[in-house]
Amino acid sequence: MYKILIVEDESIIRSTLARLLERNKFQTSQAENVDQACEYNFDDFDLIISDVRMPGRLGTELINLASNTPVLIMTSFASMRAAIDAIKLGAIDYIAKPFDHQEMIECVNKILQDFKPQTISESPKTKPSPKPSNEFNFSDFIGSSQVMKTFYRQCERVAKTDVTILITGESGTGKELAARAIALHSNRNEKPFVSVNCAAIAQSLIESELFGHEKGAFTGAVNTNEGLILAANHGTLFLDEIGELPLEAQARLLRVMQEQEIRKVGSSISKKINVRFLCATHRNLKKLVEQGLFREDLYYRIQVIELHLSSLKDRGNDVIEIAQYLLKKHSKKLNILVDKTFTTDSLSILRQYPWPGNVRELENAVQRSLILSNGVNIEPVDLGIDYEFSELDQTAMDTQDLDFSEKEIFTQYVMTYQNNLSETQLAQQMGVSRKCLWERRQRFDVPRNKN
Ligand SMILES: Nc1ncnc2c1ncn2[C@@H]1O[C@H](COP(=O)(O)OP(=O)(O)OP(=O)(O)O)[C@@H](O)[C@H]1O
Repeated sequence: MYKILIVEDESIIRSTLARLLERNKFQTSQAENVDQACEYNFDDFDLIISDVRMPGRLGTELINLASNTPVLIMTSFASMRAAIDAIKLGAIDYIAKPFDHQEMIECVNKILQDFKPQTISESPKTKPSPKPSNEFNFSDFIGSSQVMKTFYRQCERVAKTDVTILITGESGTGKELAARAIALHSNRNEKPFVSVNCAAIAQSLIESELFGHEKGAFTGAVNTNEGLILAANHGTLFLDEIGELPLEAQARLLRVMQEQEIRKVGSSISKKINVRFLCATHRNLKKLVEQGLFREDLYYRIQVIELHLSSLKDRGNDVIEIAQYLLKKHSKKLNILVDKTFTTDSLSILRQYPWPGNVRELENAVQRSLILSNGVNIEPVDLGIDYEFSELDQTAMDTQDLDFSEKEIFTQYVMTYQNNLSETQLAQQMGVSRKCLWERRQRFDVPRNKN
């Protein structure tokens, strides 16, 4: 039987909720505030349902205090703001008070189903609702770590709204995949999804590419161009690497977002549009704002909701799940007829390696191993990962700050090889994209050797 801890200062709400849950075959415990809740062992519970504002500490503090147990937040301020804040802090979901009894039970069942899929059917009454309306099928995303489950849930909550979302995370963590999944589960799923990589378009062309231009607007504008924003009309525009957008284009984009109106370069006529914006960046936009490289007003406009994708190394066993999935996927694609498997040593290396290029780097390694391995077994050597690299990192991980060890290893690796390799070769040898290598150079302050 599932155990649920209710943390609520208003005794009527607390006892009503307890009765409702118990009628549905859940076992409950109650606490009046966060301090009282802390007297319990959180690991004994399958779910915590907590109010936010209570005497003493905020209910959202439980999200960190009970790191292994999902926390469902109840907020009497049905405002989006309080809910967003709770979700940002890592709450599994939120529910507005006064809550509808049916909605509460469905929500609880859904959370428990996601966290304990193998036992949800223990009691017929606790079966999740068969209603698919708010099911978020994230089938392209592999990984069942708690951080990813929380991420899926957050995506589910925001997909149907029209708010602008900022997706953050290192290169290769799946930001574009997330944007596509959100668009797919939005009410605009039948309309265009346009993806623009702001880092890949020359700065001189970015305005005309995004906003369009009239014929003759500038030298070389031989034809009228409708622009990518208009191409996404009624649908979704995904602005990847928005931190790379030049300041002038940022000002123009802000106007478009605020007014939902667009004016082509060289035109005096504005046109009404209806576009939902999803943005992504691997950069710290707040820092860019402080440095005067990103407009503060645009920053606040796009980070209405911020969803963060964890680095692969912080997702525990997801790396193995994803590797096995990619092995199947690419075996099929490469038409490999035998069922290849990772040896125990390979699995151990997959788990230890810090994956600076995240899932993209893992995908490269899996593809390479399928091609290089002889027979059914995929040995460590086939993965093309530098073992010393991974062993060194493991030792470092055991003893010191992770970021520091990663920086040290990256710097050492680049310094050793960069004199004899081009950037492309160096990236290939590390099993990451050139973009990822460039980002790491920036992050760890390891500039290119100009010679
Ligand atoms: N959880 C996951 N499960 C399976 N495949 C994944 C997962 N996350 C990412 N991928 C795959 O990894 C690759 C990189 O993902 P994606 O392009 O979405 O990352 P990104 O964060 O947008 O990277 P960048 O910032 O470099 O553009 C894609 O092929 C994507 O399908």
